[in-house]
Amino acid sequence: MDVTPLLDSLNEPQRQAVSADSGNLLVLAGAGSGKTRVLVYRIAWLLQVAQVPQWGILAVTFTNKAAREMRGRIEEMLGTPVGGMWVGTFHGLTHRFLRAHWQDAKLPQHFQIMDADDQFRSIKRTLKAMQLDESRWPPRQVQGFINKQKDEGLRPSHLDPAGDFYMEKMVEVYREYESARIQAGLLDFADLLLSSLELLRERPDILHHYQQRFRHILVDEFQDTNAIQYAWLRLLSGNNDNLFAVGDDDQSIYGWRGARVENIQSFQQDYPNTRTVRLEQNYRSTGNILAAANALIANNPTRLGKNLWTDDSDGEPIRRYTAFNEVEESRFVVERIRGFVQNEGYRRDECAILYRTTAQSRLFEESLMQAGIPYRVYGGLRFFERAEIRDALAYLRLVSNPDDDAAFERVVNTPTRGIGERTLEMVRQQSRESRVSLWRAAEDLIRTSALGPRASGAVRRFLDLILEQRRIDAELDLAETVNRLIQATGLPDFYLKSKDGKGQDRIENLEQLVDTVARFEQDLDPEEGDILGAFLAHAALEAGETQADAYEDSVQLMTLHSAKGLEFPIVFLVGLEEGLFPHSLSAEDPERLEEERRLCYVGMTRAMQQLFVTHAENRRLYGREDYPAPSRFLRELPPDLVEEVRAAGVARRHPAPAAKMAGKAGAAAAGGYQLGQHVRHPKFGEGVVLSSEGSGTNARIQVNFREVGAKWLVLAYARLEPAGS
Ligand SMILES: Nc1ncnc2c1ncn2[C@@H]1O[C@H](COP(=O)(O)OP(=O)(O)OP(=O)(O)O)[C@@H](O)[C@H]1O
Ligand SMILES: [Mg+2]
Repeated sequence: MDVTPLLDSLNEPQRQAVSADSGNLLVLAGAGSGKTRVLVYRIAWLLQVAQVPQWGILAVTFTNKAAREMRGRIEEMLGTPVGGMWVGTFHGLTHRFLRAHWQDAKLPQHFQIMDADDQFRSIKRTLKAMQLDESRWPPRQVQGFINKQKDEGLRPSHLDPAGDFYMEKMVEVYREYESARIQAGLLDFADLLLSSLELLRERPDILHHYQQRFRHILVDEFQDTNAIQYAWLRLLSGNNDNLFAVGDDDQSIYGWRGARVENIQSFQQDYPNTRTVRLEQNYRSTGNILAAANALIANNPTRLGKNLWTDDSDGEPIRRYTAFNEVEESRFVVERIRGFVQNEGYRRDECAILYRTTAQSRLFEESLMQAGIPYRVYGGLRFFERAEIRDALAYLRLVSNPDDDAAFERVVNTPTRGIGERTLEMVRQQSRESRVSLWRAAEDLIRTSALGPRASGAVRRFLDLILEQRRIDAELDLAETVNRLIQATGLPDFYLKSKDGKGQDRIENLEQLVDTVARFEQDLDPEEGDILGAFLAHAALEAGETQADAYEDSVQLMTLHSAKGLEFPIVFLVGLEEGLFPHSLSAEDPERLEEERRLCYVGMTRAMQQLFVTHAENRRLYGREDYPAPSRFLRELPPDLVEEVRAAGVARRHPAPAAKMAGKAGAAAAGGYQLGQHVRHPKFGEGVVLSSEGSGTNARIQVNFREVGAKWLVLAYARLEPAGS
C-alpha cells in the first residue's frame, strides 16, 4: 500500500513516530509541535498501513470534544467510519467499560454518575446523619479528602487511622458516604476509574480479554495523567509494549488534582523498551509568540528541558494593555475583537478570551452581550449545570433509577408539593434504619401509614408522577418523554412564578434541553439499548464542555485549564495580576508557582497570530476591591517583544476614592495623605495611596501607580502631590 500521502505532511521526527514499529513510544515535545497531529496520524497509519482492526485501538484524549474531533479527522483521512475504536476521556472510557461489565462490577444495570455537586450534597447529608458539625468538618474538605483517597486507589478499608481522631472520623464519613452511594446505585467521577481498575485486578479473565483486544493504546496529554489513570493504562497494556504516549512536561497543569509529571519519567523506567521522540519545530505560533512563551517558561527551574523553534516570521509583537479596572479591561477586549471581525476578516470563533478563574467570565459576557457579539463559554456556567437543567435531569434520573437518592433529594419538593422538612426527615431516618434508598423508605412509610394523611398523599403523588413516566418511557422517543416529563413535573410553572426574574430564561433552557436530547438521539449509535441511561451519562460526563447552543460562530471564552490542546488565531490572556494569576493560593509555594507559570505558558502557546495580555489596576472580584500589582509573568516577557497599547476613546475616569475603598477609605496615611487618595509623581505618574508605614523621616508610603504598578516610596524624597478628584 502507498503510504506516502499519509506521511507527506509530516516532518522527519513526526514521521518516525507515526510509522514506528512495535514497542512503546513516548513523544516528548513542546506546545504546538504536532503531538496531537502525530497521534491522529498514528491511528490512521495503524488502521491503513499496519492493518490493525478498529476494535484493537484504544485512544485517550483530554476532552470528549477532542475525542470527537479525532474520530472525525481519521474518518476524513481514511474515508470510512471508525466507530469500532475506543476513543474518549479516561472517564468516558471507563464508563463505557463499566456499562459493559455492570454485572461483573456488581453495579446496578442503570447505575448513574453523580457529579461534583451531587457528591457535595451527599456529603452534607452524611455529615448531618452522623451529627457532625459542618464548621468542624467542612464538607468541601471532606469531599477533597474522599476524592484524594479514591484517586490514590484507596477505599475506606485500606485506610488505617492509627488512633488519630481526625483521621478516624474522616474514614468513618468516607465509609458512610460510600454505603449511601452504593445503595443509591451511583458512582462518583473517581469511582469510574477506581471501579474499573478494581475489576481488572480482580478478574484476570476480563483483563486478559482486553489486553488481547487493545493491541494499541494511545494517550494524548500524558503529562496530566494521575496515579490511578497511569495504573489503569499499565494494567491494560500489560507486557504488550504497545503504549504510545505524547506529552509535554511544561504543560502539566493538574498537579493540584493529583496529576504527576513524574509519570513521564516513570514511563521510561517502567517500560525500558521505550523509544523517545522529540519534536522541536513549532507549527502553531509566530516567532514572537514562541520566543515570549519560551522566555517565560525558562523561569521554571525544574524542567526536562527542550528546544522549540519556528520558521514562521516574527509576526506582530505581544500587545500588553493596562486597564484602569476590570470593566474597562473587558471593554477593551471586546472592542478589539469587534475590530478583528469587522475590519480584518476574522471569524468570531477565531478569537479566544482566556482567564484564570471562572468568575472572570461574567464581565466579558456582559460586554459581548452589549456589543451584540455571540459568544460561547466553556467551563463557565455550563448548560448541564444550570439549576433548572439539573432539576429536570434529576427527574429523569429517578425515572431511570428510583433508588438514586441524590436525585430524590433534589426534586422531592421541587416544585413545592407540600412535602415538608419533617416528613423528609422521617424518610431519611427510615432509609438509614432499614438501609434502603429514600424511595423505598418513602414507600415503606406510606404502606405502614407512618405518615400523616396529608404528608402521605403528597409523597404518594410524587412517587406516582415518576412511576407514570416509567411506564410511558418505553413507548415514546426520548425527546418526547423528556418533554412530557417536564410538563408533568410542573417545573415550568414553578419557575415562572419564582421571583428571581429568570423564569423565562429557565423555560427556554428546558426547551433547549429537549432539543439537545433530540440531537443526541439522532447521533446515537443504534446499538445503544438504554437511550435514557446513555443520555444521562452524556449529561454527567460532558457537563463541563458542552453548551446547548454550541453551533453558532461565536467568540470562545474559557479558563486556561480548559484551553489545553486548542489553538486560536487571536488570543486575549486577561487578568494578569498578582493574586489572580499567579493565584494568591500559589504565589508562596514554589511548586505551585511553577504550575501557575506552566498554565501561563499553556495560555500563551494557544495563540497562532496575535497575543494580547491584559491586566487591571483596580479589580473588584468576589465582592472585594483590590489594587493588584501587574503579574510577575508580565515582567518575565522580554520587553523587546512586547508593545504597550492604549485604548482609543476610552475615557480613564477615576472613581471617587471613598466609594472605591470601602472600609478603609479616608483613613490617614503618613505625610497627611489619606488611603485611597489620588496622587501624582513626576516620574511614575498618577496613582492611588494604598498604605503607609513608619513616621517622620522614615515614613514610607505605598502607591499603586497606573503605569508601573504598586511601589513603596520614602515619603521625604517622594515628590508626591495630590492629584485630581
Ligand atoms: N508537519 C506539520 N506540517 C504542518 N502543520 C503541522 C505539522 N505538524 C503540526 N502542524 C500543525 O501545527 C498545529 C499544532 O499541532 P498540534 O495541535 O498537534 O500540536 P501539539 O503538540 O499537540 O500542541 P499542544 O501541546 O498545544 O497540545 C496544528 O495546527 C497542526 O495542524
Ligand atoms: Mg496537543
